Amino acid sequence: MLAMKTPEPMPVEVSRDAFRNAMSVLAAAVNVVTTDGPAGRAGFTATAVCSVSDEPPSLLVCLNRNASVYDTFCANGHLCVNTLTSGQQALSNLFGGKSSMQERFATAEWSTECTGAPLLDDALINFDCRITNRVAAGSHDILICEVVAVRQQADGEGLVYFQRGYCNATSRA
Ligand SMILES: NC(=O)C1=CN([C@@H]2O[C@H](COP(=O)(O)OP(=O)(O)OC[C@H]3O[C@@H](n4cnc5c(N)ncnc54)[C@H](O)[C@@H]3O)[C@@H](O)[C@H]2O)C=CC1
Ligand SMILES: Cc1cc2nc3c(=O)[nH]c(=O)nc-3n(C[C@H](O)[C@H](O)[C@H](O)COP(=O)(O)O)c2cc1C
Repeated sequence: MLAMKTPEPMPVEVSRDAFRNAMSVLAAAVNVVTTDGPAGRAGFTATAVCSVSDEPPSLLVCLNRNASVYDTFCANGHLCVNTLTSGQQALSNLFGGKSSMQERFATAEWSTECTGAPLLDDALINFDCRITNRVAAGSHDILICEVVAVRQQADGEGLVYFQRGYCNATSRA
């Protein structure tokens, strides 16, 4: 009779650094996510954005609960995902840094559509959204967002974050 071999124990923990190093090679589009309303205007840079469903059209944004903008997004209840072009690295650094909201918004042109969230002029695309659900997951909240308007303006190269730096996404020839 064959003896059953005891399986090797599975590794139980991946360190924060190991996880971040691994995540650094998942290339991602760069977005500036904005809101405005009774709680005020706010925005931050986000790569943790992805499509959820097309009926209803919806996407998700992962927002750190310790971010300075967290309360403002929750209170306003709507947001715009502004996907950046290759020429907008400086804006990504500004909205991903520690500057005031006034400084973040001062260097670009904005308009509004349905929700009142600021749409970045010259973005690759703008998704104007209502936040329909919030799910806590570790340090972040997953914001489930129904897309109520889409505005496509620029026909340029996309901005991609990869290995802790920026590269350009060009259209196929
Ligand atoms: N999802 C997030 O909250 C992200 C936060 N960041 C923040 O931007 C700064 C610079 O980031 P990097 O230059 O890429 O170097 P890094 O070593 O801090 O991050 C490498 C990768 O790990 C992931 N990551 C980083 N922080 C995370 C977090 N708190 N929760 C979940 N995933 C996270 C992202 O995919 C990131 O590209 C850091 O302060 C980082 O926390 C950057 C990317 C995503
Ligand atoms: C390239 C890049 C991507 C980021 N992606 C996210 C993200 O998906 N979710 C998030 O909560 N923070 C993300 N951040 C961090 C926020 O942009 C950052 O916490 C915020 O703008 C500055 O923090 P503060 O407003 O709390 O001072 C990212 C930062 C960078 C530079």
